[in-house]
This record gives sequence, structure tokens and C-alpha cells, in this order.
Amino acid sequence: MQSALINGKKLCCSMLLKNCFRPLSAASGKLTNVEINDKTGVAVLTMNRLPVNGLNLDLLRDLLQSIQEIEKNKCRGLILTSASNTIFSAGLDITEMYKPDQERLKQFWNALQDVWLALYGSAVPTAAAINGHSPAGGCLLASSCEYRVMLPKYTIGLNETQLGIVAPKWFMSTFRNVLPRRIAEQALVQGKMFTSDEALKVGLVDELVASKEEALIKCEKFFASFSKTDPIARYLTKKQLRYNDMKELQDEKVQDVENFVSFVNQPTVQKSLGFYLESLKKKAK
Ligand SMILES: CCCC/C=C/CC(=O)SCCNC(=O)CCNC(=O)[C@H](O)C(C)(C)COP(=O)(O)OP(=O)(O)OC[C@H]1O[C@@H](n2cnc3c(N)ncnc32)[C@H](O)[C@@H]1OP(=O)(O)O
Repeated sequence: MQSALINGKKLCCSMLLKNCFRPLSAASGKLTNVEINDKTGVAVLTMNRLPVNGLNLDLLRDLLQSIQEIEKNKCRGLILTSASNTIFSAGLDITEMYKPDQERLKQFWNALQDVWLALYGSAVPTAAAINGHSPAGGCLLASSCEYRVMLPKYTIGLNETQLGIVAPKWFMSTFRNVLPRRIAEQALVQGKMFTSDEALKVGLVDELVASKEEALIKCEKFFASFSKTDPIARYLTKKQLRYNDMKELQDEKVQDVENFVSFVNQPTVQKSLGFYLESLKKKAK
């Protein structure tokens, strides 16, 4: 564990981190928590819908509110992480899509679109401290950030085809923004879940570290690498690079919700989701 000497006392990083963090109460919903490091101005946004941070409508709404508050507070960076010790996020909460209430289903997809637009297009630099498994929607959130630090022995990937569903275009663009095209294509069609080591090798994550504390420090170091960069020029550059991906969804937002609703309601898709949910529950017994 890394440590530092302060006033003659040896303090470990967790103590250092705890000492200078204050909660951003306006941004802390029931299912997310935001703390700002007063020294660095970096916000840590923690998903806290245990056990698996399944992205349901409520968590998505909290996430959006938190991201917006972090932007409003002009934080120097946003680190996305999880309150769980083993799961970053299990991706979309399948119960939102299985035998759904139709109105809620639309709101759910709309909320996911808004979270993606806010995170992928954030003016604040973003990084993910991936402290657990990160399938599908979890991988989408992590890949929307500009930098990823992961702990060993977990898995990450867009596994949609394994569930009998198809990842929307904007999930794929996010993946392709991080991975070489051929690797992204192979992984997407296979629904491949990468181990932490594999993810590092292909560039899906930038660094592997042994603990969440180290992951947070690495993310802070990534933000510090912009200390000599003009923040507006930095943001405009990022915006240009991500413009086409975002514009594509912005232009087709309503159609995208309709496509999703119609896809999810197909009997074969409902059957696949039902089987998948059942398999998860059997595994838990
Ligand atoms: C249709 C158009 C596009 C749609 C795009 C979809 C993108 C998505 O995100 S789909 C969701 C994909 N997610 C997954 O495939 C992950 C499934 N979960 C797992 O692999 C594992 O649960 C885990 C590795 C995340 C965690 O494993 P662990 O052993 O720690 O916990 P479990 O015992 O498996 O799970 C605990 C509990 O949580 C329920 N659960 C897990 N994941 C989901 C989920 N995604 N949605 C709803 N519920 C989930 C699981 O059934 C257990 O519930 P019970 O305790 O009630 O049995």
C-alpha cells in the first residue's frame, strides 16, 4: 500500500483520501454517492445499488443527476466506481426489460441514453475505477470514460449476443472509441467477456492495480496529466472526437427508444431474457 508522511506521521492512502473528501450532497441520491476531494477538486461518483449495481431506472436517474452536479461544480475530474467489493456494475437491470411496464420501459431507455450522453460527452475529465465485474451496461459506462483502471481477476465486456440481444449502435461506437476496430468487432459478435489481464492487453483498460485505493490514485494521476493543458481546448478536442457518435444518437433519440421497445417486446427476446434471468437466479441458489 502506498503511504505518505504528513506532520511526521505515516498515513496510508486510504487515510489521505478519507481526510480530504467532502460529500457533494446535491449530487448524492439514494443510489449514488458523490464525494469531492477538496485538495484536487476531483469527484468520486460511487454507484451504490447493491448487490450488483443493476442499472434500473432509479439508479440511472441518480447517475444523471450526479454527473450534472459534478459538471455544475466544475470539478477537475470525475471518477466512476462502485460501493461493491466485487461488482462494478452488472449492466442493465434485466427485470426492467423482462415483462416490462411499457411506459416505464421507455423512460428506462431514455434515462440510459441521457446518462450515456452526459458521461461520454462530459466537459469534466472522466475515469473509471473498475473494482469488480463489469458486463454489458457496466462496460458501457466504463468505456464512456476517458481512462480505465481495473482490479485483477474480474471480467469486462459487451456480452449482449450471449443473452440473445443486440447492443445498440451507440454501445458499439463507445467500444470502438477504445478498441481497434477488428478486436471490437470480434468481441462484439462473440459477446466476449475479457479477463482483467486480457482487457489490459487489448487496451480495453489502461492499467491494472491491486486495490480500489490505488485505482483512485491512478485516476487522479490521469487527471493531473492535464495540469498543463488548457481545460477549454481539452474539452473542445474531446467533443470534436466524440461528436459523430453523440450526434448519431441525439438525431435518432426517439427512434432509438422505439427500436428498443419494439425489440424488447419481441416474444423471442422476452424468452431469452426470461431464460437468462432464471439462469442467474439458479446460479445464486
Ligand atoms: C435489448 C437492446 C439492448 C439491451 C442492452 C443490454 C445491456 C445490458 O446491460 S444487459 C445486462 C447484462 N448483464 C449481465 O449479463 C450480467 C449478469 N450478471 C452476472 O453475470 C453476475 O450476476 C455478476 C457477475 C454481475 C455478479 O455475480 P455474483 O455471483 O456476485 O452475483 P449473482 O448471484 O449472480 O447475482 C446476485 C443477484 O443479482 C441478480 N442479477 C445479477 N445481474 C443482474 C442483472 N443484470 N439484472 C437483474 N438482476 C441481476 C441475480 O439474479 C441475483 O439475484 P437473486 O439474489 O434475486 O437471485
